[in-house]
Amino acid sequence: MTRLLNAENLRASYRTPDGREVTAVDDVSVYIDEGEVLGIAGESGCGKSTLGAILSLTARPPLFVEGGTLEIEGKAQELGGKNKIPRTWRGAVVSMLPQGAMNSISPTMRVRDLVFDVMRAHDRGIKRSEAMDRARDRIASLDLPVRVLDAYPHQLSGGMKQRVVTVISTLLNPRLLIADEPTSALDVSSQKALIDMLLQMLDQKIMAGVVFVTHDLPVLRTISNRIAVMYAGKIVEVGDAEELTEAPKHPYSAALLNSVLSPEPGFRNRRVQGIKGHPPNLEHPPAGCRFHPRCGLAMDECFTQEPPHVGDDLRFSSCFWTAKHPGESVPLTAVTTADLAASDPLLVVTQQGELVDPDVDEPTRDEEVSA
Ligand SMILES: Nc1ncnc2c1ncn2[C@@H]1O[C@H](COP(=O)(O)OP(=O)(O)OP(=O)(O)O)[C@@H](O)[C@H]1O
Repeated sequence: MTRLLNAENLRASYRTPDGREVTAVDDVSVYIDEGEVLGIAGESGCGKSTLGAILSLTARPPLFVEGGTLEIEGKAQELGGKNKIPRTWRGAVVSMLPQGAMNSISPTMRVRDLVFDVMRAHDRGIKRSEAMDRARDRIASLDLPVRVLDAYPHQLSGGMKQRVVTVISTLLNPRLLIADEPTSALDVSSQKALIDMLLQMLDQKIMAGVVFVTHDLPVLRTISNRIAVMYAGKIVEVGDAEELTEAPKHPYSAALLNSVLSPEPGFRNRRVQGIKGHPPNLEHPPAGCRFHPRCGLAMDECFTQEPPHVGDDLRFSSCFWTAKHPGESVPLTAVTTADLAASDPLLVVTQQGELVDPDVDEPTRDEEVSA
């Protein structure tokens, strides 16, 4: 496998107007091989988008990258401080597909104007006709209707808008595409169409790798080769997508899996339990393991000491429980029962994908009518 990106010791903080500092990515290292999709999972506020911004070199104040190294196809770049990123890296080497991109575009711009703007930002001399030819060929090669070029954003469905934005973000054939929650606002069939298109683009070598950011583990399991789970600004577990979702080694990954609502085979009929509490405020993260206040398996050392890194780059979990249980995956029931407050309902996903509480009898037709 050829290494496409190697990112080491990334650290970035937001500086608030009143001078506070929130470290949203804290000493994170990840790599991605050529042809690979790396999924980044975690709840809202865990630092996924911030990591995406660092990797795509799109961090802007109030976010400041404080340090780390990015190596893409053997070319290394120090981040933070006075280090200057080569202009050519943005868009051409790494490209960002940001959350809700198409919704922030002026409604008076047609898709073709957007295409021209993106291409011209990287090549001042490009002619409109050249840019259009390139876009037309690309759109056709991905089996999309070429007439989308003449459309205004509001004339496209949500799914088509997202596919078009993806095509535009990759017109410069970036080596790496960072896609931040690209499917979260889409219905299931549009999600599938976008995922199929991304895989087709990888196949056609339009880009060489994708970092796919989402809180949606079933989506990640479908598209990713490997998954990195983030919690409170750190990566807590990395592994092969299937292995990690079937046999998580970190209690947070297990808790995330337990909070998933999905009718997919691997997830069906699990007892669904939201994770109690919230990710911490990153201005003052908890001491020791950052997940310990919410963890059903926390031990004394988790309260005070940094968890050990157990495993290798390919498969690791940063956790005392993992260290004490080599080769074992986290028992999902242990995480759930420890997390349960007496009043929390236990829910089950039925074969039809509906969420039901098995302890509550379905109301009879008569009760429904009288209620
Ligand atoms: N402008 C900001 N100023 C201060 N703190 C911020 C700012 N933007 C984000 N943060 C903090 O940085 C942390 C990480 O945010 P980030 O958006 O990267 O998380 P995320 O996992 O991508 O969540 P989401 O899925 O909601 O985007 C959060 O704790 C958040 O409160």
